[in-house]
Amino acid sequence: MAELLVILPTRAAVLLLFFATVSGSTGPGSRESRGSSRIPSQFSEEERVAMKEALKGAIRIPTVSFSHEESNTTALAEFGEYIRKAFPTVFHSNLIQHEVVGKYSHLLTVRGSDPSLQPYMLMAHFDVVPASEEGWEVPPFSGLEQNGFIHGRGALDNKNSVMAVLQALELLLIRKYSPKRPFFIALGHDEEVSGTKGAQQISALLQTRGVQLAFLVDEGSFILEDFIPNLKKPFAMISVTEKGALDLMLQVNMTPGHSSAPPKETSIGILSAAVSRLEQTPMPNMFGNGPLKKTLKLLANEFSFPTNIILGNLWLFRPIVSRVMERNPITNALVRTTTALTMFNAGIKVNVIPPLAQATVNFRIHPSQTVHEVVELVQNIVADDRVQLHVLRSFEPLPVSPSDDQAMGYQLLQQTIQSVFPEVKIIVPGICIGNTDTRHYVNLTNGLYRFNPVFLKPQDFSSVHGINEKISVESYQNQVKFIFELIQNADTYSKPVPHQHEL
Ligand SMILES: CCCCCCCC/C=C\CCCCCCCC(=O)N[C@@H](CC(C)C)C(=O)O
Ligand SMILES: [Zn+2]
Ligand SMILES: [Zn+2]
Repeated sequence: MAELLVILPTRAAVLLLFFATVSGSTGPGSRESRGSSRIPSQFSEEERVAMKEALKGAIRIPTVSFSHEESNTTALAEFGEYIRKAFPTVFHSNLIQHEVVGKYSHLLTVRGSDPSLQPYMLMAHFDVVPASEEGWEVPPFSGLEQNGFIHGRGALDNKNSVMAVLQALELLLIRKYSPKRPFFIALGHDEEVSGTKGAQQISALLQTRGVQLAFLVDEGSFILEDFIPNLKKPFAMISVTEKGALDLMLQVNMTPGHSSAPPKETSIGILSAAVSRLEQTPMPNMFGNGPLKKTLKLLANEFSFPTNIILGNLWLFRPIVSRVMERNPITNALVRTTTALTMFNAGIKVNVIPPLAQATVNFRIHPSQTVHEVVELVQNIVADDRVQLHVLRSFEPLPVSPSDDQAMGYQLLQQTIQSVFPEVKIIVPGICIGNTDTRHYVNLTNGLYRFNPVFLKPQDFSSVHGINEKISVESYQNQVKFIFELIQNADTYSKPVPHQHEL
């Protein structure tokens, strides 16, 4: 920390100088560069091959986060070397300042030719969850291509995004594109274990520099297919909020003794009953609050009779819809705070009355509840003073980012989806049921959007953190195309004139 404070003023000065020296530079930003004229997103066969080979190489580096304390630091460092070699134009451009933050994360500051425009940020992470070879069709760190798919841990979560962002920028710079609007690229190395060393440090650094972002884009949602029965068409869901989280440890202490003369209840029995009550008593259904109403209203027109009428008239059919949503684990997660019993430890020997029993419960908090409210609900459900509650970690749900026609980030994503994926006719705001690094950036912008331009089916969702994670070569190339277009769209964006309301 002390080191950070000492170097910050120097870095801030370098950055100011960097933003102030737009004219007179050489290379891609020089006078002979193409400026901000539109460059078509067409790539040669050679470039397409290079793109997919670069992603395969990234997957082969086992950048595993095992826990807060343990990660493969050799691989994290190797990944840093790898991206420098894979994208030489990016890392040698004098339009771009590259900094390593928190030892392994990367922050790229891309100068815009018009520094008066507010910058935005593209985010992704390159650490991955562990993967043993069991159950995989190909080894998880092989990056093998089979039947048009690139296989491996990180193919969807989230090396695809890291590589696509850098790849798109590399291709733009090779074509002498000079961005007009400044932007940042933040690549985290510890998202899978909370992002405190990567994203949180990058955010702190940007805050000391007084940066305010127009918006940011991170992982957390997709173009969804087959997630809703009777809705055959794919729809793009841009998550505008994210659930909060609470890890609660429940603990019961008892005096140990000989198992031949057991007490009426043991710590294990008391704790089991408590966690069972929690599992059997779901948190209240919060359907009707938050952005889900708008999501369903926009989806309503895509259904046939009578679903279209039901979803279009939630004022009347709310109880039915909320009950239907409870039936499936994913839609259930959208309507309430979820309760997952994830760890249970107790007992030391078969003939000893257990002194201590501990269970950990992972709650994902609905955007219209708070950590405090959930802890109170838990106390009431457990209703046993012998069970102690310890908050291990918690954070509130994230604010809801705007999705109206004045919301630049949302509109740019929408516009880019429409041009790159013309077959996707439905675009809706949504809730991210998992957590992302975006929560570390709430002080920098109110435009936090989570969207990966990749088609996802329920079975693909299971492969994320599961087995046989893969991305099709075509999907990955479209992801590069999407970023290539998004960067250019950000340079030509102009806010629509607000509607005049009659008095
Ligand atoms: C009516 C609409 C249907 C909506 C269906 C929604 C389908 C869900 C699709 C995608 C959700 C992806 C969520 C991915 C983000 C999760 C990343 C992650 O695992 N983060 C960790 C972070 C933790 C701090 C370590 C987590 O546990 O959440
Ligand atoms: Zn992820
Ligand atoms: Zn993940």
